[in-house]
Amino acid sequence: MDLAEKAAAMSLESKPKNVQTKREDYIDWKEYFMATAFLAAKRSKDPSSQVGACVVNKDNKIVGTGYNGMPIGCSDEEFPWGKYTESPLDSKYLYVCHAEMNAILNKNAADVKDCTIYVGLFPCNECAKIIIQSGIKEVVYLSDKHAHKPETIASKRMFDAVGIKYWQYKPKNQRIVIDFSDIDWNAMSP
Ligand SMILES: Nc1ccn([C@H]2C[C@H](O)[C@@H](COP(=O)(O)O)O2)c(=O)n1
Ligand SMILES: [Zn+2]
Repeated sequence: MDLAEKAAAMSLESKPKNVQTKREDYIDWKEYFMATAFLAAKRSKDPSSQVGACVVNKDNKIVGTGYNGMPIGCSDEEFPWGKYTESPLDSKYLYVCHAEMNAILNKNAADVKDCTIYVGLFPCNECAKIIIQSGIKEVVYLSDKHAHKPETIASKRMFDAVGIKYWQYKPKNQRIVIDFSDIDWNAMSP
């Protein structure tokens, strides 16, 4: 063993044993915020589309979440959830509050200026107006399945006019599993 090899061996010996390194399969911020939007969507009573939204400030703090649902006080049992009805008064569309609107109104901060909104579906024109008026500066969406509809085209026209950045989130993982037994398997037993 030459001098350099001896020095290297000694430095290895002096290192503490059993040092753990950080886990590498944690979710990143964007995954966390989009997943939070999707978790909020699980609260929706809409039988056909469950949409969630999550508003995040510049410090990566969540300042509001929301999902599509009936206005407070308008019973989920009494108001309609249908889509194709003879009278528009009998379908959900005239009543339901969109996820984006709820996330913004549910804010737990003074305002949502310069925030980013994560949302499952590209915002409609009505939500686009609320997003603009609230001072949100960025929209991250997962699906743009209504891209051809006038509502979506109008939203993009408004976002472009005011310089709101919007981009599609491409998930790294199709699924993020929440397993309550992760922290303690025993806590699951009766
Ligand atoms: N960006 C969006 C788009 C739609 N929603 C809500 C509004 C309705 O509850 C539902 C759409 O119903 P569908 O026509 O797919 O049966 O999603 C929203 O909250 N945010
Ligand atoms: Zn909307």
